[in-house]
Amino acid sequence: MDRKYIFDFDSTLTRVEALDVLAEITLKNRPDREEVIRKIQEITNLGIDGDISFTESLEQRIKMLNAHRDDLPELIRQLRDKISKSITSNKEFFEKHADQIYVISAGFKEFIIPIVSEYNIPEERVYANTFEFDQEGNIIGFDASNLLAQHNGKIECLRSLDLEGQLQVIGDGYSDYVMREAGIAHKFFAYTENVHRDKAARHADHITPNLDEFLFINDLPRNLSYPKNRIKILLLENVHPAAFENLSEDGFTVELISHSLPEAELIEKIKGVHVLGIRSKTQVTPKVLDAAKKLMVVGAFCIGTTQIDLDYARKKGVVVFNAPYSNTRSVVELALGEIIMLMRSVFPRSSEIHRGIWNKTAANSREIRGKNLGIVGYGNIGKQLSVLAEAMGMRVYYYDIDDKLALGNATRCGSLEDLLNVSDVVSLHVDDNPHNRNLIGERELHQMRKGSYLINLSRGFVVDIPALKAALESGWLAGAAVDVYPEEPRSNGKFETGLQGLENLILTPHIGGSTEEAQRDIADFVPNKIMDYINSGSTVDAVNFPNIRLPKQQNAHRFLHIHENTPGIMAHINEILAAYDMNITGQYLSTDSDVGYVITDLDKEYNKEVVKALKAVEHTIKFRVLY
Ligand SMILES: NC(=O)c1ccc[n+]([C@@H]2O[C@H](COP(=O)([O-])OP(=O)(O)OC[C@H]3O[C@@H](n4cnc5c(N)ncnc54)[C@H](O)[C@@H]3O)[C@@H](O)[C@H]2O)c1
Ligand SMILES: O=C(O)CC[C@@H](O)C(=O)O
Repeated sequence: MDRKYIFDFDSTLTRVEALDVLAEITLKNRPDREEVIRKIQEITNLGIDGDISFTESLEQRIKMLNAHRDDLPELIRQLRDKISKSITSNKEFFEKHADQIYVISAGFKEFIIPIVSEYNIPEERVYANTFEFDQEGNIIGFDASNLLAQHNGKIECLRSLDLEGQLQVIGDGYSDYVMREAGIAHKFFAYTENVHRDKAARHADHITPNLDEFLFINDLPRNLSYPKNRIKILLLENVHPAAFENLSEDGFTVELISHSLPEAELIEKIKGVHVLGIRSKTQVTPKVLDAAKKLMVVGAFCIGTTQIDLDYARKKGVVVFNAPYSNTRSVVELALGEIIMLMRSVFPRSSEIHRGIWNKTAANSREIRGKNLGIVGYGNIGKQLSVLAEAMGMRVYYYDIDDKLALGNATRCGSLEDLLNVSDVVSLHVDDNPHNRNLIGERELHQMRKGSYLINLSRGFVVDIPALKAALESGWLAGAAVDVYPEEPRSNGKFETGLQGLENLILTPHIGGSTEEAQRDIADFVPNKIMDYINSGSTVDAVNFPNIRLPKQQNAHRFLHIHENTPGIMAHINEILAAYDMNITGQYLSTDSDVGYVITDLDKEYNKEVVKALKAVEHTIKFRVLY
């Protein structure tokens, strides 16, 4: 079909309104600068939305600008850096369709032409206003006879061009829409990459959050095979708002829900979701994964991943990432604080005084200096606790099922029993492997010293709760701190545990990793992994998937193929690529016992049939054309 594409300039091809930028330049040294700029922006918006006549808006702004011809090179320099992101990444479209592209703008040719000429749009297809200068070069007005200086000038301008074919207008403002309303253009695309104007969006045939979406709808050549705004991300469990910002800024469509969802609700919700973000409460079960036909990635915004069926996810081609270190320090600081609070009996003294009892006593109050700390699980958290506790004067013992290098003066114990026998305080930091269920039961509690303390900030199921209760009630243990429970609620509210009401027992609601710092760090770490995978195919640090680190390619196509790891499958894939005469510029393969992940970079236009053929390869789990 013969089509013509009519682009607006300000806030469409560029991220800004050029006259606002000019104002920033010309008013740089004025004390009332902020106020004048605000006023100019207000007038710009009134003009764009059609609330005052365009000529009036232009006249008022030019007067306030106080600009000179010499300001224009700086304006052009700044505009070059402010081309809309998806316009820059789709330069190829402008090159290939140059003959069909027009710019109709109420801006000024003096700055539009130098910018769009770099996108292959020649001067003769730019329709815009021109400035009027006085003899000293001051900008004193504009050519008022130009159609584009007048109210609804875009309509008259487009009419006068008398173009053939289907005319599609792409712009952010109501003044772009009116060309469609007047029946001269056939379609209006409200362009919202830089600004969302309700009035334009309400009337649009399509809302297009970026050029990728526009090109996708029209099946035109584009940088991304699938626009990012079509990728839906669901973030559960109150993840830090920065995660939402990071992912939305990259162009994805993100929905936030503050709590976790039970299986049945998640099964419904996940049907159209491509990326799921969770913390420790959401169970990603086989049933959920079966319903998640579009799911590509699960991001665990925490350390633990046993809430996700990792094996099943891998078999479904769903990659899982977590944040292995972001909250390590937060857990360690809480553990240290609790060791001190327990050994000084701070909580009993505090609750007494809340009840009006003054009980100044040194009974059951000891320093941590010189005491034995036993760390079970000498991983990221265990090791960091070892260093800090030793710095505070404790003697550190540790036990781990794996061989672990002792840090500082820590002493390795050959068995859990040895560690329990020797410790004044035992702190649990084992991973969330189901084999660790009831690792500390009645027998182990009695292997601990009488009058010692237990801290559990790992997982609730690691400690047998009735046995712990009995050990505290009998006085065998002098105190404990518990942050995690075998059953935890999905959202904040009522909670019951058999441990409530016991003396010198600190209970916290799974907040070991809940600090501003940790959550902020996770909100960068996990979205970066998600974006790397979606944008480039990289699976570095995935917890359930063959790891591949990839360079981003320019001027190439990238195919991602996830398949069951069966003999001959790679040969089959490459036979298909050869049959379609594809030139492979790079191929990366990583496999584990079940799954193979191969990425192929190709250097030329491809026949769409090759995609069908690759998808049809037996044992294919997922296939994606990245760009
Ligand atoms: N309370 C919270 O908010 C919070 C925050 C972060 C992490 N965690 C939990 O803390 C735990 C530790 O986290 P990490 O980052 O240090 O994990 P990690 O994987 O780095 O370390 C765990 C260590 O435990 C060892 N281990 C496993 N089973 C063991 C056993 N039976 N006996 C002895 N050693 C054993 C492993 O070999 C490993 O060295 C995890 O369970 C994690 O989910 C809780
Ligand atoms: O913050 C959470 O929801 C979980 C914290 C912790 O248990 C983890 O696994 O990182």
